[in-house]
Amino acid sequence: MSVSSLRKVYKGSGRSPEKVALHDIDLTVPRGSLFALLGPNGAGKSTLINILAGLVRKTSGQAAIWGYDIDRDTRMSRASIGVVPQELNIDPFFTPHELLELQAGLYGVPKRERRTNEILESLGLLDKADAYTRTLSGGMRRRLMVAKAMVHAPPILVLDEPTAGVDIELRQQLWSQVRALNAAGTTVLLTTHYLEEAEELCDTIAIINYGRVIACEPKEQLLQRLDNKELQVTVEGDLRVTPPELEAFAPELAASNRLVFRYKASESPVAYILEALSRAGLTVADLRTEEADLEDIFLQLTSGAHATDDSSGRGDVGAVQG
Ligand SMILES: Nc1ncnc2c1ncn2[C@@H]1O[C@H](COP(=O)(O)OP(=O)(O)OP(=O)(O)O)[C@@H](O)[C@H]1O
Repeated sequence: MSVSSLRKVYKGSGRSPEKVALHDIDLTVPRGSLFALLGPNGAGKSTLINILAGLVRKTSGQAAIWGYDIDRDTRMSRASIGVVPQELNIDPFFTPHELLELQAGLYGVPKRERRTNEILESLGLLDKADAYTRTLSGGMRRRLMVAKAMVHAPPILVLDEPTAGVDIELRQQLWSQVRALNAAGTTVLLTTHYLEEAEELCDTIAIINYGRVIACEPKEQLLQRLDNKELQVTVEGDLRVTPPELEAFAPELAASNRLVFRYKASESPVAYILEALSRAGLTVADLRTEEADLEDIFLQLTSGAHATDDSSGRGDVGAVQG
């Protein structure tokens, strides 16, 4: 799936000014990936996926799904994508089986090609196939939404904030279903404002902020961008000043028995630090290292963007949770 120079301007009305939700963005979601579109509220994530889903009209630029241009090959591009919206809008008086059959009908899937039971099974819902939807738990309803998006066997599944407001246990459950769908060959694009979700679940991460893509790369590569590491050393006894043997490493004396060394991971100085500690006659009681995580990267990439680019007052970077 790819977009290029994709722009969306929402027209102003009354006293609200027009809003540029996407500033000519370029983005490619590789086939087979489990891709996170990460960004704070108001960043433009829903706008982007609603354009792909055919629910919002782009202002300019191109978008292609599974290689099909959304303007020229509308039918094929729609057939190639399944979208799971944020809201749980399921008719409570149908059973899961009936709902999937109805949805398949809407997509024109011939009866003999329908895979209703197979889909219900893959999402752990087969034993609820004939239960009224109103009797299903919140987690089951979420999975039913995913099942609905799969009836026309789209190669790409898009999930808009799949775990917003979902409890931790349910989140884990949903993650493993999404992983399984991806392992079975479905390309998955999900939007999230949970850093943890992108870090745990996805192999590729794009960060979007104020309608601009500010990073897009494999997760490991993104995490390596910040080369910073930290070594915290707790020593036996009390220190009043940094011993001269350690000065070259410029540690912070964080407590009377704790030194914090900050260094570039690529420089691997730990052996030298330990040697210097021993030369200084210090006995190490405890050691801990910390690496930069996605939150550090996110903050580094988004810092400064706030004042210059937002006219809506939304999109608070602080809304991102680690
Ligand atoms: N129909 C609309 N009319 C005017 N402005 C809109 C409309 N929909 C969205 N916007 C604005 O466009 C910007 C991007 O919104 P969008 O919903 O795409 O962000 P998001 O990243 O999906 O955020 P959220 O997580 O809150 O859904 C926001 O500033 C939003 O206020």
